[in-house]
Amino acid sequence: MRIKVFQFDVKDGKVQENIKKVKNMFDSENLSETDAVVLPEMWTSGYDLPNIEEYAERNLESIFSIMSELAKQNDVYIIAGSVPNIKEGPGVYNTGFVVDSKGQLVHEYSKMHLVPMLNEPEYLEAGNESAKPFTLNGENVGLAICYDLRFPELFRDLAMAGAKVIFVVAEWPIERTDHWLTLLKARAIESQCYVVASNIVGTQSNQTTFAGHSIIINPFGEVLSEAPSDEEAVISADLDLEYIEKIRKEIPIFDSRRKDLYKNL
Ligand SMILES: O=C(O)CCC(=O)C(=O)O
Repeated sequence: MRIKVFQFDVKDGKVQENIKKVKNMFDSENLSETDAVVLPEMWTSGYDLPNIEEYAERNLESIFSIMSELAKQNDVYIIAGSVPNIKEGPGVYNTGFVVDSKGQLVHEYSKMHLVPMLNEPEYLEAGNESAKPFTLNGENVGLAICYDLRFPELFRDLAMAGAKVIFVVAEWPIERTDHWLTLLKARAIESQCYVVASNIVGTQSNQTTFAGHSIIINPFGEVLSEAPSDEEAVISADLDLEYIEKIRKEIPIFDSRRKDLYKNL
């Protein structure tokens, strides 16, 4: 499975500019051998939360059509990061979605853990549905959004449901770069699956600078590809999904678990 991860500077409040940037990135990349392209979190609007309703999609409508066209034109899946999205009823969700290479919506997930450090609970609604795997060219994979990375339960849940690759889409701040890299590696090692993460770069109006370091990590915790902290970049890797079984045989943590003794989970 060949994956490309887009890392770029998201301009908060500049939806059209951000969409244009992503279209240009698709135009400049040769995607003929690529299975999926990964975009970051809240990449249309950035973190202009006080005005987030203004930028929000209505059931993903317009951004879905744009992603659908790009997916068909390039014959790739798009893990389309996340965008602000109004569903039924009031409130804006941080909704991730995935479009297959025929342009169909194959997965939707609204961030279940809202991040207090960026005031998300004040402005956004938390998703209330479990993160379920979806299929990418016949393989089970999963999606998590930024602060979700701090919750190993979610990753274990996806891995136990069969996810072989977990995509993490993020706007992770630079001051916690160390947590970003450490937790991504830990999630790959403990879930024994590939972790593919897209983050952004640049500084937004709330004075938050973002960490970059988009990264692709294998089930042994080795880095296959990593972007710099302060530059736009496209990284890629070929994921050998059979390697997962090899690692799970060598270090059989799923067989060694003692569910009977974990009383507080
Ligand atoms: O957990 C963190 O340190 C950052 C989380 C975050 O930036 C987000 O969820 O958007």
